[in-house]
Amino acid sequence: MSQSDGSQNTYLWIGKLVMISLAPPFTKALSVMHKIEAAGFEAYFVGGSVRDTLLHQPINDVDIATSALPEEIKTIFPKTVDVGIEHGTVMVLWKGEHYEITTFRTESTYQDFRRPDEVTFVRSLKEDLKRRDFTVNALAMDQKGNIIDYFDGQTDLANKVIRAVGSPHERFHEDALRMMRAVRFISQLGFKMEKETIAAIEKNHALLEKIAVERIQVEFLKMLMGIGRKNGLLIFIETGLFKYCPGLRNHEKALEAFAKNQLNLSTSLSAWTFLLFYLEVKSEEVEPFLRAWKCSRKEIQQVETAYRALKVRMNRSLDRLELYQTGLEIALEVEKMAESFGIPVYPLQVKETYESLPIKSKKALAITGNDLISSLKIEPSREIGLLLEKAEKAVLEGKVGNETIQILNWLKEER
Ligand SMILES: Nc1ccn([C@@H]2O[C@H](COP(=O)(O)OP(=O)(O)OP(=O)(O)O)[C@@H](O)[C@H]2O)c(=O)n1
Ligand SMILES: [Mg+2]
Repeated sequence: MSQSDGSQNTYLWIGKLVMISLAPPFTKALSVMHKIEAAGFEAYFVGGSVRDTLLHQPINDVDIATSALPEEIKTIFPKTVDVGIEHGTVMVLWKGEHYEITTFRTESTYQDFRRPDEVTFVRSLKEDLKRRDFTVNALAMDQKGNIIDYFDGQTDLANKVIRAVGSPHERFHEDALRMMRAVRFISQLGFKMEKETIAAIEKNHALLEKIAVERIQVEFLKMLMGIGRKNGLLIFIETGLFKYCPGLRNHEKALEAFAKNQLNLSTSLSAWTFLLFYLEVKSEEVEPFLRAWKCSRKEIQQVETAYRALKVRMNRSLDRLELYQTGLEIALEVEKMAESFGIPVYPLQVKETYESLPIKSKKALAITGNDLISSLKIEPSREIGLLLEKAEKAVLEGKVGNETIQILNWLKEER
């Protein structure tokens, strides 16, 4: 009997038959699956959605793997987009939803540890699952909810173990990012890592250098924000992966301290801010540090603001001007961060104080540079900016009301 002919017997042959009820993201995708099967091909749910369903965790998107070639998928569905056709992925637009459908494939040779030189499409599900990263990610589910498990992924799920499929060394050589994914899953799922998988990371950690920082960042943040952060970070340190991440190489001790403290890291903003705090990054080094991690300008600004505020908040509450400069959203986030250090926090008071501020942004100030030029007869110069700042501060401190005439008179007296 073939292992890939999609018949019920295939599953019985493996000896694993588990029935579960399908969640809405799956049931919605069923008609896509039916259509592929009606055309004579196999189709399965694969990857994270199957893993998370078995863990009773919510799922977002479903990935579908099929024995049909990309060109065949395109003849089955009227609307498709070639999102990654060279890797076998076609996006199908169907009944108002979109689905990524990937042809079963093996990846034969890898020269650069990042992506296959050559993708070989195969007709066998088992061949496809064999080249996936971890046993818990190498599960497939058919449209009836039967689980297909060739690599004992369900046992590892039950024992909470991350284990590479087959040879970890080979899996990490195929894609070195998988080493980061391993520590990310440890943290995200609260799992342990199997010994040989750890040993292979220790041996191959330097391959991470070949991977784009953007991709590493995604896994790194998920690791920092997971429920098993301590364990994930400790393995990230012990295996030496940290040395190949921007700005972390000489900070083993600080990272350990960061791992061991119970912190409330629910957002990427708090993750970055705590990291900077533990590494004791100097204010002027924050920007280059985050730039090396490929954070966006906006993110960098927000983290700089939060970091500045947290350093103040460790000693005292923010004053009105600092609260204004920080903004309510970040100030409340900083309260949560401070709470992680056992500092008494007052989020309601922060909210009330913020709401009582006469202005919330520069735009709300009742004078502009042009007012200064026309009323105070000042030439356009640096002085304008300085006067506006002075006025802004005075309004916030209640020294003057936020009214054009009042501010102008006050500035005239002050000059
Ligand atoms: N470097 C990688 C990335 C992905 N995969 C396989 O592709 C699936 C889907 O990948 P992805 O969506 O990146 O990860 P998920 O496991 O689905 O995790 P998440 O819930 O974060 O999406 C994985 O489960 C795994 O089978 C892999 O083998 N190697
Ligand atoms: Mg996924």
